Amino acid sequence: MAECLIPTKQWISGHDKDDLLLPTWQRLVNLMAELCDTPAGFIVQAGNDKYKVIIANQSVENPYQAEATIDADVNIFCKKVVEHDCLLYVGNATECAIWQDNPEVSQDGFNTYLGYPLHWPDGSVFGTICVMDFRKTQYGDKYHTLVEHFRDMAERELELLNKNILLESVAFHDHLTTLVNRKGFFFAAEQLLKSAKRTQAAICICYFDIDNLKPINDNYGHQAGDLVLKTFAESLKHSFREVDIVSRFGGDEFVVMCQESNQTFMPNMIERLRQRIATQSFQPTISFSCGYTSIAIDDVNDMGLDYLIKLADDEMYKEKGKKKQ
Ligand SMILES: Nc1nc2c(ncn2[C@@H]2O[C@H](COP(=O)(O)OP(=O)(O)OP(=O)(O)O)[C@@H](O)[C@H]2O)c(=O)[nH]1
Repeated sequence: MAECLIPTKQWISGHDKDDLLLPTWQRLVNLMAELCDTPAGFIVQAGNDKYKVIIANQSVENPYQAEATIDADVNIFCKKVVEHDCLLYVGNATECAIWQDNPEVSQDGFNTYLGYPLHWPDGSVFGTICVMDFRKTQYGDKYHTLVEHFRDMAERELELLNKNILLESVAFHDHLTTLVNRKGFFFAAEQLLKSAKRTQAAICICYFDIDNLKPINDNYGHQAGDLVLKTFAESLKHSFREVDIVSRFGGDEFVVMCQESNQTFMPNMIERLRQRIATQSFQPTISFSCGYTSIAIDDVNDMGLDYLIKLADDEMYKEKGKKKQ
């Protein structure tokens, strides 16, 4: 079983990548209902205290639409499937005593239910995929196999989404420090610029370069150099806010981008970082050079992100140059 990178405690509709999944699921459910000749077909997600229709086939006869929810303590068919993690077929619900308090039967008039459990990539139960009919039925193997195949296809789509998230995470992150890498920085920067545009906040970019990493590697070994990089990355992450973009740009260079709340914001942050690093009893001692540039959000597009990073890099080199004099 694969590790599930999709948050399983949240509704899948509303995930920022749900557009990679829901349109395909919609086509699957439409086709499943059509092939089974039923007025209603669904993918339902089980939440902590509610069940939610994620996909409903597009038919005028179907009383439920996507996003409809029902409390988890109501005796609906899907609840049984989820609780037992096993298929359920009911061909004549009105004549079964256990379904008399099921509103799908007593209020909506459904008589038939065929549902299979649908699983997250880690094997835990996501919810169900099912068809429902107002008629009494006697489904044979053909119907069971059909819905089971659609379940397998729906699960494969979830696995694909999971792999997509994994690949993106690998492509956008630096393995050693777990910070976003250069690619991840530019991806996240786009989002940050959008939110800064709304608030009209100024943007600040700060370029950091660790001093003397080469002699540290040469004298203490590459592992010590790695530890310096990891320790610096941790300190950097903890000095800035969660919403700021803290990236390892490459080698011993790090770039931070944030919305600046006031003129003293960045000098204060850098000072805080220096203090944090100074208090660490770490050998070899870590020191760094840095430079930053601040700019009004409306000027960012004119100047371009690359140019702003270069300005911050130039400032960093000035500081490094002074240390070497
Ligand atoms: N241990 C370790 N070293 C790395 C890594 N990435 C880059 N380096 C080393 O970092 C060093 C960077 O060298 P320079 O850019 O010359 O910088 P420096 O020695 O820090 O010197 P100044 O920047 O001038 O202070 C090189 O020796 C790289 O091999 C890494 O992932 N781990």
